[in-house]
Amino acid sequence: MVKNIKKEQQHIALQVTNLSVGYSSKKQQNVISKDINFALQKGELTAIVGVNGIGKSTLLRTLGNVQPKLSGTISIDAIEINDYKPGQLAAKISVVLTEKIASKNLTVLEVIALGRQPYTNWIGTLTTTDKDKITEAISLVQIEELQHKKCYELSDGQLQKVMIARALAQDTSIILLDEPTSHLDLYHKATILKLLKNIAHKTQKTILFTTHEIEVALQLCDKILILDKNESHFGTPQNLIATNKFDALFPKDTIIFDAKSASFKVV
Ligand SMILES: Nc1ncnc2c1ncn2[C@@H]1O[C@H](COP(=O)(O)OP(=O)(O)OP(=O)(O)O)[C@@H](O)[C@H]1O
Repeated sequence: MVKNIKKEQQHIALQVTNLSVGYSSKKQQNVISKDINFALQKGELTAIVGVNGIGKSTLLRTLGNVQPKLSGTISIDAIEINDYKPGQLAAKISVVLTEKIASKNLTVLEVIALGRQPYTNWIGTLTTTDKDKITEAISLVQIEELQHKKCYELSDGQLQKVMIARALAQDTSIILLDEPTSHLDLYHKATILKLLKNIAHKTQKTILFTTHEIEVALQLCDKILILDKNESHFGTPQNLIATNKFDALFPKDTIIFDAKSASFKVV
């Protein structure tokens, strides 16, 4: 038993303990979600789910060090994120946020090459290793035929893939994505999530993303974090279903969770 626990700890990529996230001004602190605890293993795909405005994006941005935490600890490979230098952190964790690409005038290849910025010199010269990582990322996401197109020529789904490829080119052990499947139809949602799962399992990267697609996440993710204001729940889909953790997600007079089919029904 002790041996197993030690083995699990060795494989922890990201650990979150008693974390509170939110916004603070000089006058007051606005806690959005507190007492968040979970540990992500290497090679796992995890979804953060929860109702609108509960703090999924706030949590993701906090984990990616885009905004400060209010309290608690976030550790990557057993080291507190505040103890990393910015360059070191960029080589450990990549963040794909919902904002659209700043310049759609760039080609797909140029956008993906930006993922190599933490490693290149100040004029951004790409080494053979950089070029290999870019080619590998393009091949993993299977967008070879898009690489010379301008980003404004792409559909939303194709753009989502490009952003995933950019994070892969950054070659970090942890990838955080904010709603990578928003605006996509069910087929493309499932395709992107299957792709993320394959990448996590094949490359041993730890991938964490926010989503409203709970039913798809239940089918494809290794773990799920159900975010709530005061008490969040983390575990395998099977465990969370068996312990009725989805029952209280939405008001029962409108939506109930059917454990048998692992799906939500409108009352
Ligand atoms: N920059 C900000 N300053 C202050 N409050 C903010 C800021 N950004 C978001 N919030 C607030 O934080 C809360 C959580 O927002 P967040 O976007 O993290 O939720 P979410 O779960 O991702 O929502 P959704 O599912 O609708 O995308 C909301 O009440 C929102 O108004």
